[in-house]
Amino acid sequence: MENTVLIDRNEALKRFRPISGNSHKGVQGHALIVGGSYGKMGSVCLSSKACLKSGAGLVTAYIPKCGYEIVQTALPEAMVITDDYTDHITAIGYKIKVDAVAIGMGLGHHSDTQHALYHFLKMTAIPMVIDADALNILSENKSWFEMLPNQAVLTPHKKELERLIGSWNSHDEMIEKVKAFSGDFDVVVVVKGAPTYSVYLDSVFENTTGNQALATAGSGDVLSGIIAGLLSQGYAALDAGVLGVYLHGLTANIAVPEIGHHSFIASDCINNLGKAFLSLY
Ligand SMILES: NC(=O)C1=CN([C@@H]2O[C@H](COP(=O)(O)OP(=O)(O)OC[C@H]3O[C@@H](n4cnc5c(N)ncnc54)[C@H](OP(=O)(O)O)[C@@H]3O)[C@@H](O)[C@H]2O)[C@@H](O)CC1
Ligand SMILES: Nc1ncnc2c1ncn2[C@@H]1O[C@H](COP(=O)(O)OP(=O)(O)O)[C@@H](O)[C@H]1O
Ligand SMILES: [Mg+2]
Repeated sequence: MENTVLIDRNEALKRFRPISGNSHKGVQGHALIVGGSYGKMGSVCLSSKACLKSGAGLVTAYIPKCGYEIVQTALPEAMVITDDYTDHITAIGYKIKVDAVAIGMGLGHHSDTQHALYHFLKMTAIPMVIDADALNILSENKSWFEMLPNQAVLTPHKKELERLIGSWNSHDEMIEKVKAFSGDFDVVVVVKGAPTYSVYLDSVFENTTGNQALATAGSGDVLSGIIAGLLSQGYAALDAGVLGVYLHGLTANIAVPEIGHHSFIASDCINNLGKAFLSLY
């Protein structure tokens, strides 16, 4: 499509910033990962770990009580704040200062959780990744789009996108609808698929990394954590989206010669993030 920028290594390099030698965790950014519900706590573990492995200095997971031991055990590097309720999130309150948020992974769509998302969006204007069930809740409450923070990064797969903007008849029509949505609400839309397109206003960026190994549970949860990690370090929303998608895809390109398409799982995506970052030096 005309005016689409292909995101290859050169384009990724234009956006990538190495970490300076005198950095410390306090300046690397604090990311909050909000998600999880009974049976879906793995999504928060994956997202939080990917966020830490993308350079965030601190990561706190905001989760329902049932996930406390799960997240603390799976990921000792992360801190945890629990909701008052056991199985799902009912209010999103915290006293810490955070630099970026990723919200929605495994969240579910209980009416209490919808209420919590409403108040969170109303009160929160920091860099934000909105994924999975947070997108689905927004789709059920389209008047809430107005509350989206400027330059929030939305990461829908095609079904989630259809719930947000309605259906399309061709690829070009989909892109035009996404551009219009981005302009209406000043958001970056990462349309996940093969390939993934990142859209902001009239600009479209087509990713060149990734393969079918990523067609596995939780790989999108990993992507939202990577983007939140970059946002927490001060990357601009579009750069975080474009670079995050590039690195996420690259993990699969790196891993597949050794592990193959069938056996790659979302944790392998995380395990290869280090090599993906190193390829940019
Ligand atoms: N370990 C954990 O804790 C995990 C927790 N997870 C959490 O689970 C929650 C539900 O997330 P979800 O994406 O599975 O549900 P949902 O939005 O209804 O989509 C399902 C339907 O949409 C379609 N579809 C899906 N992908 C598509 C694509 N790429 N391209 C096109 N279509 C696609 C497909 O529909 P079909 O094509 O069959 O019509 C499919 O049936 C969410 O909170 C997530 O974070 C998961 O991340 C897994 C690991
Ligand atoms: N065939 C494929 N080729 C390239 N990337 C893919 C392919 N299938 C899935 N992906 C990527 O994997 C991720 C899947 O995200 P998502 O559907 O949200 O998964 P989940 O909700 O299980 O975490 C997206 O980044 C998508 O682009
Ligand atoms: Mg998903």
